Amino acid sequence: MYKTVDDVNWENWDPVVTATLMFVIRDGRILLIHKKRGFGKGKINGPGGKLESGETPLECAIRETQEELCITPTGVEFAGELHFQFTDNNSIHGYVYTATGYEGEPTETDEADPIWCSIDELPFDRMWEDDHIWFPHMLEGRHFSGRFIFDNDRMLDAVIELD
Ligand SMILES: COc1nc(N)nc2c1ncn2[C@H]1C[C@H](O)[C@@H](COP(=O)(O)OP(=O)(O)OP(=O)(O)O)O1
Repeated sequence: MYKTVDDVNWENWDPVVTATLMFVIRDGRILLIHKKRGFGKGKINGPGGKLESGETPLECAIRETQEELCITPTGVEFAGELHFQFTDNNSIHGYVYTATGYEGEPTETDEADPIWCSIDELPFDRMWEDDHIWFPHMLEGRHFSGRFIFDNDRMLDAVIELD
């Protein structure tokens, strides 16, 4: 049973899922989604999803943003990595990207509803619990690597490292 980050053998960690997140940040605002289906349904997050066969994390992050919001992010940069170990043995390796712009118009889809938020008033109470730990570093432009233990959607432990 995982309770703390130290309970995981990270050297041999073999995540079940590799996934991505993309955050467009411009003019003091960030483009988030209300997730309408799938893992984390009902929460506010960035667009993103699972890696498909043969795809790089960057390609996945761009594709998922196109699929979920009908926009193509521009000025994309790698922001950090997230390592989630769940008590039910699910595990997710997440790659996070930021973008400074986009082509197209953010549009509601079957998967997501776009929400622009001020970076000073983020809706952490409606987001995954880990987000309040690494969002400030992402917004400062610092590269981060986080390790987290979750029991369903309750965070049990977290460790964050910065470059
Ligand atoms: C546990 O904490 C998490 N925090 C944050 N911020 N984001 C998380 C967490 N756990 C998962 N995520 C993200 C990673 C992905 O972007 C999504 C999950 O992707 P999903 O399963 O919806 O992937 P799709 O390929 O879109 O799924 P479909 O099979 O429905 O197409 O959540």
